[in-house]
Amino acid sequence: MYKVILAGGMASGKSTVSKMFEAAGGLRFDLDEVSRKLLRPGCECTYRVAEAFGKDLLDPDTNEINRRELGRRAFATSESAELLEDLEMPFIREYMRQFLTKEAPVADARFCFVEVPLLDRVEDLLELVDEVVVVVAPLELRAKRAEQRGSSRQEFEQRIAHQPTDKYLRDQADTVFVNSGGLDELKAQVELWLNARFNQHLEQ
Ligand SMILES: CC(C)(COP(=O)(O)OP(=O)(O)OC[C@H]1O[C@@H](n2cnc3c(N)ncnc32)[C@H](O)[C@@H]1O)[C@@H](O)C(=O)NCCC(=O)NCCS
Ligand SMILES: Nc1ncnc2c1ncn2[C@@H]1O[C@H](COP(=O)(O)OP(=O)(O)OP(=O)(O)O)[C@@H](O)[C@H]1O
Repeated sequence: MYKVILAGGMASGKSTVSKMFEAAGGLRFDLDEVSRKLLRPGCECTYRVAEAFGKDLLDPDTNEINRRELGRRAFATSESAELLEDLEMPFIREYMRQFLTKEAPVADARFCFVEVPLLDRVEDLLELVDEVVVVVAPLELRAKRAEQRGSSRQEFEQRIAHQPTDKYLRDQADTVFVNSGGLDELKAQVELWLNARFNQHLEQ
């Protein structure tokens, strides 16, 4: 199984590339999705996070955690952002390792990829993959795309302050997709990549 890490900062275009990879037969594993699973009602991590950031974050009827408010509290200072990561990252890393070493090798797919927002936190796991692909785009454009998707400028700034820079991502990358134009331009880069690796084309 050919294993890929797909990395990029907030609103760079990872999920957009992911959809194209999936359409071409790639098996996806998304670390943001793992963090959503970790914070489901009744999970150990949810309980620990509520202990640390306030039990009022839990809905008294459903035990659902208020993610938006948690995000506000967590990204308010560097210390609180680090605290949230300390609670979630060990689980996230373990799920990623498990996927790459146990699930991916026996999966029925052309290739597999892990969508990673914070590449520096899993740097030691890069040895488990064949290729690192990163998606980059100018910061202003990303801020605009994030805003169109419902994040405020402040939320964008607070999150990217804790994310690796594009320089770091480019230094780690085997392949860089530059998402500074339209979707067709991004698609053309993905097409070239698929073609070179698997002699594969995206369906029109
Ligand atoms: C704080 C939480 C609850 C906010 O949830 P919400 O649904 O509002 O946002 P979502 O998860 O969709 O993320 C929005 C954007 O923030 C980015 N982001 C998430 N966590 C972090 C972080 N610790 N540092 C920087 N950026 C982050 C995401 O990659 C994405 O670009 C959630 O992001 C979370 O649990 N984060 C901590 C887990 C983590 O570090 N995940 C990254 C996986 S490597
Ligand atoms: N080339 C493009 N042209 C126009 N819109 C785009 C382009 N690429 C991505 N977008 C839009 O920008 C937003 C962010 O893209 P996407 O969700 O793929 O980024 P992401 O890196 O997965 O973000 P996050 O990790 O923050 O969830 C989405 O609404 C997406 O539809």
